[in-house]
Amino acid sequence: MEIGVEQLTVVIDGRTILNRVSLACRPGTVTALVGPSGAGKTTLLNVMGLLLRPTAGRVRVGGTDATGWGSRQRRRFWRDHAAFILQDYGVIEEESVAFNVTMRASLLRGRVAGDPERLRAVLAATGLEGREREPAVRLSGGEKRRLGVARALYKDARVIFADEPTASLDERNRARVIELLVSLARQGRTVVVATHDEAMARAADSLYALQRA
Ligand SMILES: Nc1ncnc2c1ncn2[C@@H]1O[C@H](COP(=O)(O)OP(=O)(O)OP(=O)(O)O)[C@@H](O)[C@H]1O
Repeated sequence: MEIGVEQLTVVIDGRTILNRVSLACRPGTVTALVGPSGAGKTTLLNVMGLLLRPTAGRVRVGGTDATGWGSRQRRRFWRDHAAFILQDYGVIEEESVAFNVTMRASLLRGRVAGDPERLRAVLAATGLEGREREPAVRLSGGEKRRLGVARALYKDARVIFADEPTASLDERNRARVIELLVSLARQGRTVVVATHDEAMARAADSLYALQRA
């Protein structure tokens, strides 16, 4: 599923954060959004994930103009097609690792649900094996980040939006997360990453450099 923006402008409180940005993120590739702190990487990622409405310009999802989508259409996109790895982790701290990974199924049932085999596989892939029952609050920052990656892997989404997915990780886990994101792209998914990490940027198929406005 291709995610594209055309002539995208975002103005917040009278300040232009993004000015006529156009880019297309294609299935089967990793696109890295790079640039200095405050350049608007997170803002662009949020607009592409339909979390934030642009001031002007268009957002395209799979060739359809999604700029004017209402909450029903956006919710359907988030539910069925998108996975987010967020900078503030986006975990429910009082719930277990297993609950957080299988979030959707577990929220629906009010207890840990989903496919245990798949859960084990994604925890192994993210170095969280054996941690299923631990409350997320007990994880370190880097472990929470990997939990976010595990959740995105578990969801099997067509589009993955990742905001600084390798921040606060040690070398080994950083390499592991980069490899996982690249392999998700190789499976035909669209991966969009906002990053300061040079190794992450080098692993991407295309780079989009933002400047501070
Ligand atoms: N909701 C908001 N209200 C006011 N200003 C905002 C808001 N969201 C973003 N900004 C401003 O927009 C600019 C870009 O922020 P953004 O987080 O997108 O940058 P970034 O490139 O991701 O930065 P970093 O690398 O530090 O995460 C910043 O100057 C920020 O202060």
